[in-house]
Amino acid sequence: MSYITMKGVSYSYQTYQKKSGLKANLADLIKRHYQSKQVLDNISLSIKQGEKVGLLGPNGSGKSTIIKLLTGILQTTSGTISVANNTPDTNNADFLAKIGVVMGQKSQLNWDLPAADTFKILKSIYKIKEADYQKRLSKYLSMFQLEEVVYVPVRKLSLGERTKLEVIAALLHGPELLILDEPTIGMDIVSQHALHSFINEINRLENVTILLVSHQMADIEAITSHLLVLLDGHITFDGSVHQFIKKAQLPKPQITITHHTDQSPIIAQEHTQFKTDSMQTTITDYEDESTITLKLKDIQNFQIDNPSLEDSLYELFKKRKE
Ligand SMILES: Nc1ncnc2c1ncn2[C@@H]1O[C@H](COP(=O)(O)OP(=O)(O)OP(=O)(O)O)[C@@H](O)[C@H]1O
Repeated sequence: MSYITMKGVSYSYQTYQKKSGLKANLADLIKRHYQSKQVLDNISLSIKQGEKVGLLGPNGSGKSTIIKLLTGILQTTSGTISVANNTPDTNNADFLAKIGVVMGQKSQLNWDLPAADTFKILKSIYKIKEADYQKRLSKYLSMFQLEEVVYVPVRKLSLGERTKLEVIAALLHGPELLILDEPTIGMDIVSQHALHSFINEINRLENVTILLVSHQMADIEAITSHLLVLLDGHITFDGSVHQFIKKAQLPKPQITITHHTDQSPIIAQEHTQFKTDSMQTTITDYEDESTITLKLKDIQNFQIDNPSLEDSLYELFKKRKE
């Protein structure tokens, strides 16, 4: 059964066109000119409970707008949205209790207070039971190894520590859905890995549905299994990462063999083309039924370069700009 459903959703922003010059400013006071900009056009999608979904798209494609619609900050121009059997609404406390949001660019932790103090405020806002609060807090702090830094004012912490505490803040009330918008911006690779494992673990242990928006392919590849690609206000792809790479029809994986001598280690081949240059042989073309027989003793290294998610996205976004 679907946990998040968007049916025929469109969204347009209304922007006020301010002209320059005194005369135009005075005219604006009498009659304002608005322009409508359609950002989402007839979007339909479905996400199951417990899924880990990545939302990808170039800058300005409408990812944050989708998140604002799913959390009830914005209302659709047309179409319907259901999240956990609710129409998203920021005035509905029961709905808000079901979601947790982490915005990489915005903080819900008070800069001057230790995170422990903000957590107590959140406990009271969300009316979290003492036992649940203590259980979740100690579990999450220990998973991230943040037991000590939680008592240090947030402004003194590293970006990685702050982001991890932001994720804990979003999970303290036990949401069913965790939305992460660019969570790893500026984080080093060790902190990124810690965040990936934490999110995967929370999903595995508590079946929290994950919706991740990120330009970092490492985040998408480490966390998500279901990919949505947004382009020019439309969902242009809805499926697995593997299917997306396959659909992009990139060149075949390149196979390179490095050998100990100038002599190629290929002793037999069928339906294959290759070239040998000094101590390296590259398979330049092959079919599904191609075979090669290699003299293993002569091989120093055998490398297969598969097309990556990043390559596939680059091809898609590049075509759009052309
Ligand atoms: N409040 C607003 N008023 C008018 N236009 C807006 C408003 N907010 C966003 N837009 C426009 O809507 C489009 C989509 O913006 P949105 O922030 O959803 O994109 P995004 O995919 O999240 O981009 P990014 O990857 O850069 O964060 C952009 O062209 C943006 O200029």
